[in-house]
Amino acid sequence: MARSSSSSSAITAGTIFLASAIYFYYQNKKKQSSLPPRAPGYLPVIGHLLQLMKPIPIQQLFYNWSLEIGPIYTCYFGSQRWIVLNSIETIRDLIVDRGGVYSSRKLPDTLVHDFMQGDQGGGFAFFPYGASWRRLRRIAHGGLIKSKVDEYQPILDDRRTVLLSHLCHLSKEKANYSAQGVQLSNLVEHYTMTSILAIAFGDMCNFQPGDPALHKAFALTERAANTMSPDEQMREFFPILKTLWPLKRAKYIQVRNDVAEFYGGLLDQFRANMAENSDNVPDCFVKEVMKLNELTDLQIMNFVAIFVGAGSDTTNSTLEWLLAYLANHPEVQDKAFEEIKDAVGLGRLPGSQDEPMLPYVQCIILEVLRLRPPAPIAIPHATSKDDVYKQWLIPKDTIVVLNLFATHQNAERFPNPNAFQPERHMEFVLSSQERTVFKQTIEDRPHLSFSTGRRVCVGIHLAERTLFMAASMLLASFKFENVGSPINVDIPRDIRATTWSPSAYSLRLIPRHENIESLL
Ligand code: HEM
Repeated sequence: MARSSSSSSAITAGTIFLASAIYFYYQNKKKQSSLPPRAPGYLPVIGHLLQLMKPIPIQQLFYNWSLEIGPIYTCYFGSQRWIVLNSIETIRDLIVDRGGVYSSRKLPDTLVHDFMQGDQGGGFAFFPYGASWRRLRRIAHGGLIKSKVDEYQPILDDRRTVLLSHLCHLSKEKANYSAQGVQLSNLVEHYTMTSILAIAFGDMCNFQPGDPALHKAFALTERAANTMSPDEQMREFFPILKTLWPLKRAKYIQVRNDVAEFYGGLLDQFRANMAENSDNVPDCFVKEVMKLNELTDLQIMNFVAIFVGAGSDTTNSTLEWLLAYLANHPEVQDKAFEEIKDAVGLGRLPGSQDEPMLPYVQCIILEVLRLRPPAPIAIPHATSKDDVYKQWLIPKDTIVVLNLFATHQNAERFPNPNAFQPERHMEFVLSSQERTVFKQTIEDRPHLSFSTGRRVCVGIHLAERTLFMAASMLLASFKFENVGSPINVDIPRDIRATTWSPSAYSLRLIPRHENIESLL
């Protein structure tokens, strides 16, 4: 009896699934005539889902399609329709010039409501375009503008010194002088994670590697990212699944409670430090937003959780790619070292004030961001109303994806686009220094890795400073040598990840001179 009732519910479920699949198929077919062209490899019902199984990163797949059918096209994942933009022109026309229409979001409920608690929660990175997003974004922007990052500079100086000290120890390990070499990824990850936590809460977050609090921060960030796991995506692609297999919301609520416990604990400690002697608490983001008195504790905690989520993996992967490209290009390292030696000398590390005197170091960072944009398809945008672009109708609530990676592959703008050639940005760097007003068109920029338009990365100044501080110290202090054949920079560690990093690699760290430890 039990068996027959379960088989009849399976038949009912199957029928509903099929009926809804057929419905979406005909809906899509009807609309397709007015939408941008359809990407190759479409199948009824599942759309382009099978294409995602190909063993290449999604940004490469999207770029390959753009070579076949042009810079803007439509693809389908189940019932979800995505319009993908692959060129500077389409991104400028829609994301910049029509920002009022193309700056919304349409992300899974699990992320927006269960995990981030919607409007109350402060997770503005996931908010649709509108008043709530604007208010919170303004507050975040106010605490992360360039002049604020200048105020937080002592925190970054300290974090960098700690990284250098760890590298000095590592360089003395036996493995560093053997065929085995050493891996730097943990130390780089420690630098980026503690930099963001310390920018948020000040020096009370100067956790040492191995500190359980740090492990917790990493684990929570990973669990938070999993609120958008492939299972979750499937529910978005086939909404009928939400009815057939209702979600175990408890899982998401548990992540949110654990985030609240961890960041709430830090916030309590921060308040206690402020009450004891606020002058002893260094300038940092939370101190800044508390002065405004506009955010609830929940919003402050979620701001920090978002900064860690959006800022740690991205900065980390940029530094991992940077080290890989440097190890493969000793001539680039030598040129940068000579620049630093001439402009700054070897008696101290380059500081942020030295940046204008180190254009080649700047070019190296720009070239890594161009070749390996850490978030290659950004965070998906969505339209907030119907729009007509050229001959196409782009309906309200369509997901619009910016393929930043593709814009960096344009051979007219970047001849030999896959080659690591930092000097290609020299003209841009030198001319930016001459400009008194920071005004660039989207076409002038050496890369779009921080995206553009109203949703442009709000942490851009902090990210650029964190990268410059690390890169200039690394180049001034060490030579990075391959342990055998060049590091493979073509195969990322995880092709399905939303931020991509190189596969694990080892190298050798050779101190540039005898006085490095005196810089600590
Ligand atoms: C190399 C480092 C970084 C890169 C390449 C990067 C890149 C990006 C990209 C591509 C987006 C999506 C923009 C869009 O939707 O069009 C984004 C959004 C965002 N980023 Fe970053 N990011 C970096 C570091 C940071 C840091 C350090 C923080 C904070 C401290 C941060 C905070 C955010 C936030 C909050 C958003 C959402 C903005 C919104 O929806 O209004 N990012 N970032």
